[in-house]
Amino acid sequence: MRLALHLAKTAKGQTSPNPTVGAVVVNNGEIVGVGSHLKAGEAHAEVHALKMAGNRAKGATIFVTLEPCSHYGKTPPCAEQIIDSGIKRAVIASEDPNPNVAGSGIKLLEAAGIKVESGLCRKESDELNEDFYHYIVTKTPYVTLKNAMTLDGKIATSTGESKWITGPEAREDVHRLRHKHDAILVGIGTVLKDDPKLTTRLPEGGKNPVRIILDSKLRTPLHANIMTDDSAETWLIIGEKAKKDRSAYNKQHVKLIEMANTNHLRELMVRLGELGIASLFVEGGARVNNSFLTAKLVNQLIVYMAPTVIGGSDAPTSFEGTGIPHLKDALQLEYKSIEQIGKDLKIVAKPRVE
Ligand SMILES: Nc1c(/N=C/[C@H](O)[C@H](O)[C@H](O)COP(=O)(O)O)[nH]c(=O)[nH]c1=O
Repeated sequence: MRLALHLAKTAKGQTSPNPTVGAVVVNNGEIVGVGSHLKAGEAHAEVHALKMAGNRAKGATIFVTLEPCSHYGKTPPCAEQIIDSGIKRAVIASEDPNPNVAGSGIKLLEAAGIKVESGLCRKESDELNEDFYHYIVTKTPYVTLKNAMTLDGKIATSTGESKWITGPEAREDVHRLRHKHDAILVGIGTVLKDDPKLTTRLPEGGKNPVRIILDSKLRTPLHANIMTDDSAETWLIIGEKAKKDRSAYNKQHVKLIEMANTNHLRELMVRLGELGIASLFVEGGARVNNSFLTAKLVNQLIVYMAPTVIGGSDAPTSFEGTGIPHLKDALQLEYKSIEQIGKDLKIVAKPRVE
C-alpha cells in the first residue's frame, strides 16, 4: 500500500478534477503490476496495474489507495475489470468520498467472491486527496492560503521591499504547490505591486494553474505579465461597475468573470467550482488573505517563515484589513507539519475541526 500511495503522490497535480490513485498487484509475494492514474479521462491506476500483470493477476491481490470505481465514467468501471482479471483479494485504503457511489465498488467486488479489506493507510490516502474530497462534497474549491513572512510576521519592509524574504528552496517549494493546484488567486494589489507571472517554474517543468485576479474595478494593466504571457489562463473577477471598455482585455487566454459583488467570496467559490476549479492556491496579498480569513474559507494554511526580523509598524503583515477583533472568533488551527526548507521553516496548519 505504501508503494501504491507513493505512485499516487507522484501524479498529484496531473489528474484534476479526478483524485490521484495508485495501485499495485501482488501475486504470491511478487509485485506483478503497478499503476497510477495519470490524467483525467485516461486509464485509472487499477487498469494500468492489471494490464502490466496480465494473466499473473489470476489469484493475485490488488492494493489500491481509493475504492475502485463502479460507474461508467470516461472509462469502464475498474471494479468490473478487477473481477474479470481473476484477482482474489482487494486491499483498499479509502472508500470513495462521493456519497452517490461510496461502497458500491466494494459491494461489486464482494458479490463476485473477492475478499475485500479496507482502511489500510486510510489517513495518508485521505490526506493525499483532501482537496478532491472537499470538491466532490461541496462543489467548491479546496482553498490553500500561502504566506511568506519574516520571523516577526512581516511580508515586506516598511519601504515595500519583499524580494526576497524566503530563500530559493522555499520559493521552489511554492512552485511545487502551484503545480498541484488548479488555480492560483491574488488581489489586484499584488498585480500592481509585484507584476507577478503566477506561473509554475520548476527545473523539471510543471503545470501552470489558472491565474485568478480579484480585480473589481478592472485595473489590471494591459502590459502586466498575466496579460502579455499567455502560457496560462487569466481570469479577472470584476464588479458590474467595472469600466465598460473591456474590449482591450479580449484575449484568447483572458476571461472576464463578472460578479455582482466581488467581496462575496463564497459566491465566487461556487462560480469557480462550477468552472471546474477543485483546488485554489491563494497567494495574497494581505487584504485578500484577510477576506478569506474572515469569510472562513481557508482549508489549509501554509506559512514559509524566514529567520529574519525587519520590524516596523508600517511593515505589512500577512493579514491586513479588519482582521478578527475578538480572540474567541480567531481561526483555530492545528499544526500538521513543521519542516525546515533551506534556511526557512514551512508550517502547514489546518482549521481545527470542532
Ligand atoms: N516576497 C516573497 C513572495 N512574494 C510573493 C508575491 O506575493 C508574488 O506572489 C510573487 O511576486 C509572485 O511572483 P512570480 O509569480 O513568481 O512572478 N513569495 C515567497 O514565497 N517568498 C517571498 O520572499
